[in-house]
Amino acid sequence: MTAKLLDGKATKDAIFAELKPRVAALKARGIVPGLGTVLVGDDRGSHSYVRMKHADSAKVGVNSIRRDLPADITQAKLEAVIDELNADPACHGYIVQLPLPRHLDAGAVLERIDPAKDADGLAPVSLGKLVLGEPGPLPCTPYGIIELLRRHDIPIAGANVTVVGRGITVGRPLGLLLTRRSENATVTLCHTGTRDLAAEVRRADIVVAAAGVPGIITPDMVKPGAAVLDVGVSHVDGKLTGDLAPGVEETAGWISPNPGGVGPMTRAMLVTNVVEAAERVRTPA
Ligand SMILES: Nc1nc(=O)c2c([nH]1)NC[C@@H]1CN(c3ccc(C(=O)N[C@@H](CCC(=O)O)C(=O)O)cc3)C=[N+]21
Repeated sequence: MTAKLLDGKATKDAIFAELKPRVAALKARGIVPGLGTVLVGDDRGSHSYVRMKHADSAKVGVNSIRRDLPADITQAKLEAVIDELNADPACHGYIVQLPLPRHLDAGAVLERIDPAKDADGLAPVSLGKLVLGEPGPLPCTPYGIIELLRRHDIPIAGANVTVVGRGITVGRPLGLLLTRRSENATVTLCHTGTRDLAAEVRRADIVVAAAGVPGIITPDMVKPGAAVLDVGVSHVDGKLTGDLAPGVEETAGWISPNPGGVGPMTRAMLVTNVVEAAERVRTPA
């Protein structure tokens, strides 16, 4: 078997095409959705991600608000920028690009984001709403994974899903999303303490590999026909490397490649969160 492609790039383009008329409708009401980014320091990867996010915004007609800050900025000055974006009516949602330099308290920064403007869905209030099942912005990568499956008609309800990795941006919130009544998956969340990873992966109809360990998912672990999504990001000899070992595409029924899979979907859901935040703005009748 050769796996069919879960094409994140094409799916992102489809989502953008759906967002465009919604942005136009907002503009007719005098609202231009604005996406803010806060970037600290000069990490090359972070710069490139932020650049892609602003290019996406431009494509959909969303305004960009960009705050690039020096690597040695103080916590107080960074928090002043957060307060400024919280107060700026042109900014409907924003993200603080992670990771932050080590001298900064990322937790305190995330807690300071106005929950109504949390485009990442990673602030404590948003994660709390996810646990409670209350409406709120959804974490972009897990949200993107679900949209990617849904738009390829891969059944989620009743499926056995094995998630490898319990990180705050992917594994942990993905487990919460998939076990909502609206998704109804049975989730196994694996991590470094998992005794028999191969056995857990082998039972899965859907495997989400988000460990950040190159090649951790090998072909023998995958149930024939399963959907396997590669979310791992590692750099081996300067090259972006995912969590799938070569050959998985021979066993799997569906593969989301990396790059070209969940990465573009993460960006599509970020813009979606901002458009949705702008749609919640009340205008006088
Ligand atoms: N507050 C915050 N929110 C984030 O969402 C966030 C973050 N911090 N820090 C870093 C990670 C990483 N991340 C990616 C998003 C898109 C691609 C993406 O679109 N990649 C393309 C191109 C990859 C390439 O060629 O470099 C692809 O997969 O095809 C990758 C990585 C968001 N992150």
